[in-house]
Amino acid sequence: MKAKKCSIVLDDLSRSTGGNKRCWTLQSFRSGVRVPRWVLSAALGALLFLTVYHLRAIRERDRKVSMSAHTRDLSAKGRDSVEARLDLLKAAAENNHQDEAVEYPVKHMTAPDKPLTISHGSGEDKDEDENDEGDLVSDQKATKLTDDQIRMIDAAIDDMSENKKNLMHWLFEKYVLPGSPDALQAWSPDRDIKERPGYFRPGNWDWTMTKAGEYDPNLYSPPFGELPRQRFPQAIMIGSGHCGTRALLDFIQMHPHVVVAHSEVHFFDDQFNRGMEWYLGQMPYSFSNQITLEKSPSYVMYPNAAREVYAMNRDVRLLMVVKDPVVSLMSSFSRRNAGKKNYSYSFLTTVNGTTSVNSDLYIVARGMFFVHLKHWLRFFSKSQILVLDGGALVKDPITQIQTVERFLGIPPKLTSRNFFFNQTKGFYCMVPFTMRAPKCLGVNKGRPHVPLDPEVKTLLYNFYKPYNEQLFRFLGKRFDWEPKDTV
Ligand SMILES: Nc1ncnc2c1ncn2[C@@H]1O[C@H](COP(=O)(O)OS(=O)(=O)O)[C@@H](OP(=O)(O)O)[C@H]1O
Repeated sequence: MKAKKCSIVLDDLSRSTGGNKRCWTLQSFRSGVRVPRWVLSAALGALLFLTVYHLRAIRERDRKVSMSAHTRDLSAKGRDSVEARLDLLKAAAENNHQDEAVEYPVKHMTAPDKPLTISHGSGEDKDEDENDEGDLVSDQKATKLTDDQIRMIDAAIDDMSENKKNLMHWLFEKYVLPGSPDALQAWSPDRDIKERPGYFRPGNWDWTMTKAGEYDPNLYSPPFGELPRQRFPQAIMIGSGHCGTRALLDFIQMHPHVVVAHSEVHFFDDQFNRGMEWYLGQMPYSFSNQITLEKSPSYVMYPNAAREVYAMNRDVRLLMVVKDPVVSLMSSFSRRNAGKKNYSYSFLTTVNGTTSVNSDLYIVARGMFFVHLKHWLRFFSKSQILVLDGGALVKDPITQIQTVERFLGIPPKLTSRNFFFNQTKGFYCMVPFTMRAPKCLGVNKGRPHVPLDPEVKTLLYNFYKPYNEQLFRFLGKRFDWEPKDTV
């Protein structure tokens, strides 16, 4: 027997059965219009979706209302209301760790004169390229809040707009409360240092939030209502070691639109088997109007790295600092032989009585810049790669950094005001927008080089000349890499 076609008869009151099928019917109209069952299912589905959506919207509205009630409560009770403050902190913290963008106070915030107990470390850097540990907050010492601190926080809070208050509360909880002896006692030394209360590392969530809060709003404001998150780099400094990469990284990270990975990640040359998620985890937190930059100066020497970077982001911008290769080689050689009275030129090799430069050595091959760059040009266009002369970076950092700003497509912000020449160090140092003290590169950068015998110098310059010429032809310009008296 042929089964009855299943449909809805709008003027039939009964639930009818036909063959082995069961069909629902509705009584609404007299017309007897037939509505297929899938239409009814779709309508029910849409109704369900709208209901859930509406309920979520109500919940979200309530959450925001309760946040502002907390803020009002705080203002009403004034500075003595520790309880109200803690409530707000908790609410802010809970809301903060959600992925969604919350109505968060980032639009008009500026730093109070004294930003709580947050410290970024001061004076000269450690050699960040070799030491990967982050700076710690407050000297790592647990201190109970003093009356002065409380007064300072309250004064800062009183002095702020509603939006800024939320941020300060959050900072208070993040940096001041965790520094209390109780919180520190609860932390066990077996745990990852990064989980330690008060741990504060450039580039992490807290750092990015704090730094954003310290800029003058005319200089930088994160997009309203946005929270920072980790992103794959849009720019990578792929080379070259001992050419001034740290200087370039530190200089450009003064720019509020740039956030940099704290240490060299070496993902594409060394850590690739850890996977992309791990790589993402190494990236600093950023807002969407910032560029994430990573520097691992040996990438350039790994052809596979070019392919993998391309697979990650074919629009990535690549920065490469090069330098007179003899000077760069001597930088590396001098660091290895620092303090030694006797050293041999290990980058030379003698075969059958003839001495030549050993191009099999990493420190020698590194200076054959165009040999490495060629691999990257298989994947990236010339316009995606900015090659800078590290010598020019030493002499005139401002011009070089402004070139980088244009290359990265970020607004011009860095000026001569951000640099000063330090006579003692013999190099330019930085005056970041957000720091209270100027900052020079670490003691490992800019050290005197060991002397070089004239014949060896000639050998080296002759060796590198053809590679240099290749690079100059490609760039369409020359760098001042003629033999120098001191290298
Ligand atoms: N402003 C400023 N201050 C200090 N040092 C500066 C600066 N600008 C460039 N340089 C030069 O940077 C050289 C070190 O290069 P890198 O940072 O690429 O080296 S590393 O491979 O990351 O270790 C380093 O080489 P050495 O002089 O041999 O130490 C410096 O010449």
